[in-house]
Amino acid sequence: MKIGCIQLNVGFGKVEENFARAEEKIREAAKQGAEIIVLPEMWNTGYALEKLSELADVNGERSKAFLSNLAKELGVHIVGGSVSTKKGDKFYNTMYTFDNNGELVGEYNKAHLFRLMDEHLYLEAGDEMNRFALGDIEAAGVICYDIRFPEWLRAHALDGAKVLFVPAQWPTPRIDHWNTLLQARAIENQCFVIAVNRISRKVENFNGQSMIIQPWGEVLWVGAEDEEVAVIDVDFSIVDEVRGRIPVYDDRRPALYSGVVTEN
Ligand SMILES: NC(=O)CCC(=O)C(=O)O
Repeated sequence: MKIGCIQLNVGFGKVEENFARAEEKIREAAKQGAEIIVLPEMWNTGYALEKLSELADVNGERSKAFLSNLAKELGVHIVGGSVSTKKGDKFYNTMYTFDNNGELVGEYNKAHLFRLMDEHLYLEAGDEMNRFALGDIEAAGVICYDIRFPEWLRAHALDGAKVLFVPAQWPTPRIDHWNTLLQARAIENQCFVIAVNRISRKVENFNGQSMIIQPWGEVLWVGAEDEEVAVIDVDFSIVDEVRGRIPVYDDRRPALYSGVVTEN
């Protein structure tokens, strides 16, 4: 299966520019043969949180129509990164996923809000999981900071996900955490992790390094430190073989773990 990862250079608050750029890159990935295309986090507005009342996509209508139409026209699955949305009087960081018929298969509001980037001051957290299938591929999607919560990704893996998609805006100063956490999530859940970070060349400090990690922990691909459309071949069938090699799911002892979890 060919995965198209789009390391987009997201313009701060530049919605029109971002839509045009995303469309150009999605078309480019499809032209290169991508069957699943993945975008980064908050690609419509960037982190222009103070301007959300002006810029956020009301009920995600524009983003949904955009992603659905392209998925259908190009015959590709699109894991639509995430976009800032307004639902009722609240704002969210929302991930939409469309299959290659243009059908919405996943809608997810980021569950863990990242205080260092002020998300908690502007956004509402979601509390639903994000499990979906793309054809016969059992998958799930979480967003950026969510990867610091292993129990959240484990919940999706226990629910059957074999591929975890992670759109992100992960800044350069913590890129070592990004590398390590993504690899850990792949190894512990024995699943593919496909993580797409944004890029920026100006004030904001994002250097890409998107990653595809295999269920045994091998890094299959790392993105360049520049805007990039990369199409990478992956073999999802190895998940079952890896899970058979070390039967972590059979060896889990959930009865032990519930006793050690403490509330703060
Ligand atoms: N956009 C995000 O959620 C950033 C998360 C991050 O940078 C981290 O260190 O965690």
